Amino acid sequence: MLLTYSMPGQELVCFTLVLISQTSVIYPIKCAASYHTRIVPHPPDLLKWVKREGGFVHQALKISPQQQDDTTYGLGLVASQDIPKGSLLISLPHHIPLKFEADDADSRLSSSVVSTLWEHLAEELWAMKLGLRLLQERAKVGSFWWPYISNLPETYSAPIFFQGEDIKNLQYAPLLYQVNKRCRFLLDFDQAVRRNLESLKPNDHPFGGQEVDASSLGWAMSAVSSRAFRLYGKMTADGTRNNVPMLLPLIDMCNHSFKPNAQILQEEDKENDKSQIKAETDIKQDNPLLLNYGYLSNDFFLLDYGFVIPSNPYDTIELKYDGALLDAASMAAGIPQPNFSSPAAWQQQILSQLNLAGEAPILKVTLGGLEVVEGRLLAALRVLLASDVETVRKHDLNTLKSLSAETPLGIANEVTAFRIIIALCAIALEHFPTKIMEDESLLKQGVSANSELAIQFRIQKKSVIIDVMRNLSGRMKLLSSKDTASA
Ligand SMILES: C[S@@+](CC[C@H](N)C(=O)[O-])C[C@H]1O[C@@H](n2cnc3c(N)ncnc32)[C@H](O)[C@@H]1O
Repeated sequence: MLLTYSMPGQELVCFTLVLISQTSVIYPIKCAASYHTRIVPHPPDLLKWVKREGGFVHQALKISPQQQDDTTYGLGLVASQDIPKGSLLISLPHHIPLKFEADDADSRLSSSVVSTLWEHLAEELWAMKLGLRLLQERAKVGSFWWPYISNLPETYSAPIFFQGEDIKNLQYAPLLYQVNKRCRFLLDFDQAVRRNLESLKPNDHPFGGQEVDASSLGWAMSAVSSRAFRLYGKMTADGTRNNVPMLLPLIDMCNHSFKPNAQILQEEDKENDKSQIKAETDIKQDNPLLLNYGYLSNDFFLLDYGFVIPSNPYDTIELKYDGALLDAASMAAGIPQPNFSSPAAWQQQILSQLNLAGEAPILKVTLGGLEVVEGRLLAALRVLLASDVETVRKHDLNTLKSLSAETPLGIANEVTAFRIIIALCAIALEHFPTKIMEDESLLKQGVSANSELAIQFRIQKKSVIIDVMRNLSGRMKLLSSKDTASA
C-alpha cells in the first residue's frame, strides 16, 4: 500500500506500509532516498537563519556532506579553516530550540486534542511527544521553524522503516523485539490520533487538515530520536530544573564520535538560556565537528539514530540467565555433572541477592562492552561452581561480581567459570543463521543500504561474542600459566 503524506506548499514524502504476517504487524517503510535528501530540494540557508535570529555561528563553519570509510553520515558541520580549542562555535538564543514544556506559552498546542494525546504518552515516549510538536510545526503554514524543518532529512534509516526481509536480516532477537514494539506503538498511536481527529472542524485541526499516519509519526519520532538533546528546561516552582528534550537547529548537524572535538554547553541564565557548542580540541581545516551522542550500544545507535558503529567498545549482547542453558553450556565445555538448574539453598539465596532468582528476577544479562561479562552472571557462576559456602561468604557481592578481582574463589573455580561463559558464547554464535564470512561476502556482492546496515549490525554482534571469547581465553591462559608456576 502506498501512502502519501503531504504538507501545504511543501514537497510530498512517500511511505509504504507492508503487511508482514497474519498477526497484523505492519512496518512502515521509507522510499529509497539518500540520507542527504532534505524534505524540500533547496531549503533556506540554516546558518543565515540562525544568525538572523540573533544566534552566533563561527565564521569558519559550513554544512557539507560527510562520508568516512564508505559510510555516509548525511550532512555535517565542517571547519573551513583551523579553529583553536575553546572557541565558541555556535550559540542559539532561547527562542530557537524547538521543545515542548507543559507550561510553555510558545509550545502550547493550538488544539487540546494534541495535548490530550501528548498526556497519554508515557514519559519514555518523549521522542513521540516532541515528534507531535515537530509534526504540528511542519504542517503549519509560515511556521517560525520552517527554515529548520525544511533542512531535516526526508527519510531515516532506523529499522522501523526496514522492509520485512531486512528486519529479519538483523538476526538478533532483542533488537527485533524492540523494532516490533516501536512499530506496534506507531500503529496503535496512529489509530488514537485518527480517533481524536476525526470529529474536528477544519479550523480546529492541529495538523492543518493533513492526514497523520504511522509513517508520518515514524518520521517525526525518528527525527527527534536521532537529533534531540536533553538540556535544562525552565526553572520549576521549587527552584529545580527538569531535563527537557529539545531540537537544537544547526547544533544538531554535528555527527557523532566517541572522540568528539566539540562539546555542548548550556549557558544558564534565568531569563535567557543559550544552547552552545564549543571546540573541545583544536579543529583542523576541513575536519568535521563531532559531538559524543553517548556511550551507547549499537542497539541504541541503530534504533534511535539509524547507524552502526564498527568495533563499538560499548556494544554488548543480551542473554537470558537460565539454569538449563548453563547446564547445556557446561556439558558443551566438557564439565561433568553440571547442576545449575538446582542450586543449594545458600547458592539460591545469593542468586536472589543478584536478582537472578526470587520474586521479580531480572534475567537479562549482558556480555561485551567495557565490563566484558556482566558482574551478576560472573558472580552467579563463581558461586554455583563453589562447593564451600564458607569461602564464598568471605567475599562481598561486589568482589564476586568483579572480573578484575582475580580468582576470589580459586583458580580452578575461575577457569571453569570462564570455560562455561566461552561455551555460552559458542551457543549464542550458533543461534545466528549465518557466519561472519558469509555476511562479509554478501556485503561484497552489493546489497541495498538498509540490508547493508542490518548485515553490519549482525556482524558487530557476532564480533562482540568473539571478542568476549578471546578475552576470556587470554585470561584462562594466564591463570593456567600462574597455576603451573605455583605448582
Ligand atoms: C544529529 S543528526 C546529524 C546530522 C545529520 N548527519 C544530517 O544529515 O542531518 C544524526 C544523524 O547523523 C548521522 N550520523 C551521525 N553520526 C554518525 C556516525 N558516526 N556514523 C554514521 N552516521 C552518523 C545519522 O544518520 C544520525 O541519525
